Amino acid sequence: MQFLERLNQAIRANDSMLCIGLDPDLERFPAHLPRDPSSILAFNRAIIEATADLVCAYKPNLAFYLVHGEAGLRALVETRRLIPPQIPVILDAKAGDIASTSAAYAQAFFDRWGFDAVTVHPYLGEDGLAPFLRAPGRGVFVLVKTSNPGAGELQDVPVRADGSEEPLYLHVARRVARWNERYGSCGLVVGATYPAELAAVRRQHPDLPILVPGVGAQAGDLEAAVPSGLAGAAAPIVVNATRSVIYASQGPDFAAAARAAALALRDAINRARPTR
Ligand SMILES: O=C(O)c1cc(=O)[nH]c(=O)n1[C@@H]1O[C@H](COP(=O)(O)O)[C@@H](O)[C@H]1O
Repeated sequence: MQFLERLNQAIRANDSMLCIGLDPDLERFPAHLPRDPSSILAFNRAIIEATADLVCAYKPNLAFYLVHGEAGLRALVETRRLIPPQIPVILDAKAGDIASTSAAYAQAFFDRWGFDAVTVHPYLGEDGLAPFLRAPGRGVFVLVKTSNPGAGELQDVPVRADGSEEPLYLHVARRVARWNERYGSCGLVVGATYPAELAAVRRQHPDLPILVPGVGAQAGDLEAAVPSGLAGAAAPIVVNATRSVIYASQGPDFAAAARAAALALRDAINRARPTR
């Protein structure tokens, strides 16, 4: 089954376009857990068990596991196994290299570790992403307009293509749509911190799923982002929140607090949806 189909099934099953990021940061862990990589799995398990009926996806970020070396990688792999099979897991790796190297990444992320989708950057072009794009049944979310304050430094630079001028991020989105015609596995990444740009991307590309990070800790405007991402859309948005959910409390009640934060966010996303 195609990734988008599985994502849509999870959205329908939990009535949710919320994705929870799993970015373990020992400094922010509940006070009763040892500040040690051996706590990561117990922490993630508690968060997953408390929220699995409220999300359409989880998104672990590779960096937060790599920082702990072998113990971190073990925790990542075991975390992936903990997640119920009907919920897609997006590995946030922001990968992208020459084809032979991307092939090794794709094999690791998809075949060895069993992730359902990955985030990538587009800078090397189609041949660099092809090993991800052609992996059967997997999803590939390409960075288009990122959520960070300096996103525009490169992404807003005007480019001339086909006789007209547009910012680079719209050009990238157009290119991803073309790749999607060939491979059928693409999604876009647009930060909730840029709702006008999200609306512009969505107007051009009603059929592509869009991963929307940046609500919560990065203060993206949920009420603006959700309608921007869904107006006229035939494909979903996946709204990611990480720190605002998983670190909602540092007390022994952390999992219940994460559930409460996830529930509030899921419902806020649903209220902001233009059509149900
Ligand atoms: O690819 C991503 O997920 C991503 C793209 C982007 O433009 N901005 C962004 O914040 N992210 C990731 O989404 C997560 C956001 O975390 P919070 O800011 O804690 O919700 C982090 O893992 C980021 O690396």
